[in-house]
Amino acid sequence: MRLAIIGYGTIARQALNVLARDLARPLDAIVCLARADGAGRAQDLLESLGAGLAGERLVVGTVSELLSHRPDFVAEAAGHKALQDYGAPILAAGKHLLVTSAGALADDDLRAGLDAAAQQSGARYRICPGAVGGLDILAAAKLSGLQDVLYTSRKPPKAWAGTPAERLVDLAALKAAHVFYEGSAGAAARDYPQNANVAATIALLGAGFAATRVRLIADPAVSRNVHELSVRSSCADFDIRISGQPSPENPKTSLTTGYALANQILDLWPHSRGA
Ligand SMILES: NC(=O)C1=CN([C@@H]2O[C@H](COP(=O)(O)OP(=O)(O)OC[C@H]3O[C@@H](n4cnc5c(N)ncnc54)[C@H](O)[C@@H]3O)[C@@H](O)[C@H]2O)C=CC1
Ligand SMILES: O=C([O-])CC(=O)C(=O)O
Repeated sequence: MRLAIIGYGTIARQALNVLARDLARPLDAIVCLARADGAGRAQDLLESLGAGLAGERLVVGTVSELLSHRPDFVAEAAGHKALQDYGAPILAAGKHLLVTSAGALADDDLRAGLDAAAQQSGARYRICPGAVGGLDILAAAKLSGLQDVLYTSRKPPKAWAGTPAERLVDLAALKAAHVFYEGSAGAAARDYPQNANVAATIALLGAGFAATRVRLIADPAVSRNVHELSVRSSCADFDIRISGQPSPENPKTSLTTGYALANQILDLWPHSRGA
C-alpha cells in the first residue's frame, strides 16, 4: 500500500496519526507533497509517526515527483489552491484522489477540468465528508426531489478570524450570536475557503451551489463548531446537528475532519483496518 498526501497540517497530522495507530500493517510508502517553505515540517511529521505508519517516508516538492513514487491514490488536505494546482495532473495520471477542500469545486472551470482528466484516465475523485455527516440520506433524498436545503455553520468568533467576517462584524466584541452571511453555497465556498467546505460538500451531493442555502454564524456562547443540515424533500424531511470539537491547532477545522479522512483512506484498501 502506497499513500500520497498533500498537506502536512491539522487534518493531515490527525489522519496520519490514526493510520499509524490503526493500520493492520504499515504502509509500504507514504509520500507527502510539501511547499518549499514546509518541507522540514512535513519531514518532521512523517518521522514523528515512526515505522508504524510506513516503511518509506518521503517528502517531495512537485506533483510529478509525487507521481513518480507510484502511489495507489492521493489524499488532499491542503486547501483550495492545492486542488487547483494538482488535482487535474493527478487524475490525468490515473490516480484516484480524495478531496478535503471541496469548496474549490464551486469553481465550474476547476470542476470541468477535474471531470475531463478523470474521464480520460478512468481515475475518480471522491469528496471526503469532512466535518459533516448525513450525506447518504441527502444523496438519496436528491433522487426523490429536494425542496429546500439549508446548512448552518455556527462557530466561536475566533474561528472566523482572518475571513471576510472580520469586515462585517467586530468578532472580539460580540456578546451574542451574529449571522454574518446568508446566501448561496457557491459564494460561501468562494469567500470562506477554510470554513465553508462543508457547505460545498452538501451542495455537490444535494441541490447544487446556487440552490443550497447557507448561514454562517459567529457565536460567543459556543465552544464547538456546530453544523446543522435541514432538508425538505419528497421522500423525507430531516434535521441533522453535529457539535464538533474544534481542532486544538486550528479552530476553523473540526476535529472530525482528520478522522473522516483516515476513515476514507482505510475504506479504499481492503483489509487495511486493524482490530
Ligand atoms: N471538508 C471539510 O469538512 C473541511 C475541509 N477543510 C479543508 O482542508 C484544508 C486544510 O485544513 P487544515 O489541515 O486544518 O489546515 P492547516 O492550515 O492546518 O494545514 C494545511 C497544510 O497544507 C499545506 N499546504 C497549503 N497549500 C499547499 C500546497 N499548495 N501544496 C502543498 N501543501 C500545501 C500547508 O503548508 C499546511 O501544512 C482547508 O484549507 C480546507 O480547504 C478544512 C476543514 C474542514
Ligand atoms: O471543520 C469544520 O468545522 C468545517 C470547515 O471548516 C469547512 O467546512 O471548511
